[in-house]
Amino acid sequence: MIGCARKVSRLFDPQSGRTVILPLDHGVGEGMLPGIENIPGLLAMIRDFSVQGVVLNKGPLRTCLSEVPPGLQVVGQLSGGTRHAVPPYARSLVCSTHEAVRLGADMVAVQVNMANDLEDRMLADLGLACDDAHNLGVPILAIIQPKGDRIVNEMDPSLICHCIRLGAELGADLVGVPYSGDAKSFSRTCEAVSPPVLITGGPSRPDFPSFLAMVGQALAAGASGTCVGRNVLQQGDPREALARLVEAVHGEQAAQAPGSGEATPPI
Ligand SMILES: O=C[C@H](O)COP(=O)(O)O
Repeated sequence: MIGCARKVSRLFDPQSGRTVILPLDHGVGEGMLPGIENIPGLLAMIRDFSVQGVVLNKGPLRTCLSEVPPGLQVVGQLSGGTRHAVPPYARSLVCSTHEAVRLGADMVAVQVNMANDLEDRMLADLGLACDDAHNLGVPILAIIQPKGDRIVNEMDPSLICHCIRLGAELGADLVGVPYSGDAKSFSRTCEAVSPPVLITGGPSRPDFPSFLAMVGQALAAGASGTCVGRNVLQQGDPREALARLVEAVHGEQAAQAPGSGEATPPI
């Protein structure tokens, strides 16, 4: 598994030791989501920033790979589900690890919504995808959140800690979860598991400064970076928002570093 660890390390900026991953995979779930319609345009925009990875579905993987800045890691999204599904938290495997790798992905991602009536299938999908990814020597990012009819508080710290632990227990190389806001339980869990923990964003919030403050608190509590899309790309000025997110994650000098996407030395 040392090969996977080396590939995971390419996702982290050598100076800050953190990562900014930009998901561009919303078209399956949301259709023509404002701010995320033009994937080639967004891939061109991120050349100017210290972004370490992008998440793409298999269609854009096939058609847009040549436009991904050199040095960026490409994460193939294996899960899909639309907001019109019944129930809307359903996710299925819609791409195999083999196909994502064949199309050029450096690693893969699976989404799991836990604590609901479809949990058994989504867990089975995650377990299978972890096995397939590791059989092919590629890392896997598990994006896990509590979501379902019986969930009272999706940010319940014990549920978020459970999501982190769940991803680690099933063998994910990276785990993405929402930040619970409870630094003590979050940091204890980050310390207890082997995979780096990334913060996911969710639907765009109106108050970007408070979103950035949340990211800062999560990083201070042990998060290793972000996997945030809508909260950046749906801001009035996405370039400015991305610059500020990069600054929050990597520090001021990296906020706007032309060509920095190409500077990450491959291992
Ligand atoms: O694959 C990851 C998700 O699409 C995250 O994106 P988001 O930050 O817009 O929730």
